[in-house]
Amino acid sequence: MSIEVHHIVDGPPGAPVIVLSGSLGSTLDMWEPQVAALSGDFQVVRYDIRGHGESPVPPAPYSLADLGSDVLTLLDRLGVERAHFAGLSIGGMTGMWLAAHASERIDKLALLCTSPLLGPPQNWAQRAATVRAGGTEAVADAVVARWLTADYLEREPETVARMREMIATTPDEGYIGCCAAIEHMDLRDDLPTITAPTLVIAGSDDLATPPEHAETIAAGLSRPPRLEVIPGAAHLANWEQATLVNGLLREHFAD
Ligand SMILES: O=C(O)CC1=CCC(=O)O1
Repeated sequence: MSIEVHHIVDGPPGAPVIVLSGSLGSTLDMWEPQVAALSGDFQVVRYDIRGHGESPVPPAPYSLADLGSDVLTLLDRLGVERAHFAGLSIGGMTGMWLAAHASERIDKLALLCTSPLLGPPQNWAQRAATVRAGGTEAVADAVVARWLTADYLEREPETVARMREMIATTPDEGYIGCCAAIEHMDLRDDLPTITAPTLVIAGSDDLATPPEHAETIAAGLSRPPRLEVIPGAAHLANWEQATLVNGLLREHFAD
């Protein structure tokens, strides 16, 4: 069943809407570098995925259908018939689910640092077990080290500490619930049914969803997408290479 997620809207009322959906262990703050770049021409809707940030924390497990239905409920609450959607990682998985299962609500799609099948499944069960035992604090160092390049980790310790805090303060139950959604996800058969014009972005140094996963998405879509591999970016390409990513998003979502 869907829930009402915490969200923030920036940008002029009546402008085309872009919904931004983030990574496992993040809050809507991960989209900070996109707000100023997009909110002049678009209404930018950022939200905390279920079990994260200030959104409610239903009991785990969650499914991608749950995560997608939360977005449809959000659009209904905002009175938005159709929106563009940009999602990173589990946010991108949610975007693929929406574009396949609720195509009438999704205009253009941007899929960042994501995958249609992120195995092996036992890794996600193991990660959930680690969080069950030690809380999100127990995975925060490893996850933040995948979010950003080694160079950035060394250069920007204060920002890295902030990002780590985002992970470590994610509710355990919410994190575990989303691990289950990824564990049981296989979107490969959905890809050919997606008709939305799609931009696929990968980070050159992303160890979590390497560029080959973006290539799998591109090969599976029946409508050829634009595929871009961003240099000098790990998993949070939107953060570390914000100027490049913002340019691509602006171009893609422009009429
Ligand atoms: O936490 C990670 O390892 C990276 C990741 C995979 C799916 C997601 O949302 O984040």
